[in-house]
Amino acid sequence: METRAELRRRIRQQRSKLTAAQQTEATQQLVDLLLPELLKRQVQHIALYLSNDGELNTLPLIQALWQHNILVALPVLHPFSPGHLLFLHYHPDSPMTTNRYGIAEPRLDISQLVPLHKLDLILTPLVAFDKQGNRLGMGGGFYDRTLACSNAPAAMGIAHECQKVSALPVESWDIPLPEIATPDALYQFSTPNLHL
Ligand SMILES: Nc1nc2c(c(=O)[nH]1)N(C=O)[C@@H](CNc1ccc(C(=O)N[C@@H](CCC(=O)O)C(=O)O)cc1)CN2
Ligand SMILES: Nc1ncnc2c1ncn2[C@@H]1O[C@H](COP(=O)(O)OP(=O)(O)OP(=O)(O)O)[C@@H](O)[C@H]1O
Repeated sequence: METRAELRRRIRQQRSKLTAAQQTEATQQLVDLLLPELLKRQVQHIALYLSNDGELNTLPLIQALWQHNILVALPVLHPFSPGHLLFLHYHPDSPMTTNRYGIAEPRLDISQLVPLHKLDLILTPLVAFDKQGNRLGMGGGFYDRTLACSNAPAAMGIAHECQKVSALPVESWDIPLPEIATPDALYQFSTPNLHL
């Protein structure tokens, strides 16, 4: 069985081989699939992320959400609580900075903070997922810590089809995702996310 580190390396490498044309098509398909679903659910406040490292491009989805007056929040690395995220309101004029992983994030401004309980849904990045909704991320534990909070909203992963594997090694702190959207499908898993 591959270790988590080996799986991360293999899937990230596979994802990085997608061509620009494949990335563009996947991005458009994701918007076509996910936007109507989010509108149907009447989400008003949603956490997304800015793509990095070959992740499916989320910008067109963000722009479509803005057009529907849906509030978008982005993760910001917590300034003094390692491993934790804050979510800040993101709008077209948000002052941005680059975090220590080279990912753009809104400049810390507490007036822009969106507390977890105000979010209707958190769309999460991931490196790999399996047929039960288990999620393997970049290894910082950021989203596991966020989703472990008692007031965390529902979560949905976003991934390319090439990030799907049959089974992931799972650790005690891993929080499975009830849903994962790819350009091809909205997977729904029966695994209850009970926060026990
Ligand atoms: N687009 C995006 N934003 C995100 C995440 C993500 O997975 N994707 N995160 C999800 O949690 C958080 C950032 N977590 C990350 C954890 C590790 C690395 C990373 O690149 N690690 C490098 C080496 C790190 C370094 O240079 O210090 C590596 O593994 O190669 C990146 C992001 C918050 N924002
Ligand atoms: N709820 C939690 N409380 C405390 N530590 C946690 C929690 N969740 C994860 N961790 C710690 O975070 C570290 C990284 O976890 P893991 O490898 O599962 O991250 P990941 O899901 O791949 O990353 P990310 O969520 O940032 O994409 C582990 O060492 C784990 O002990």
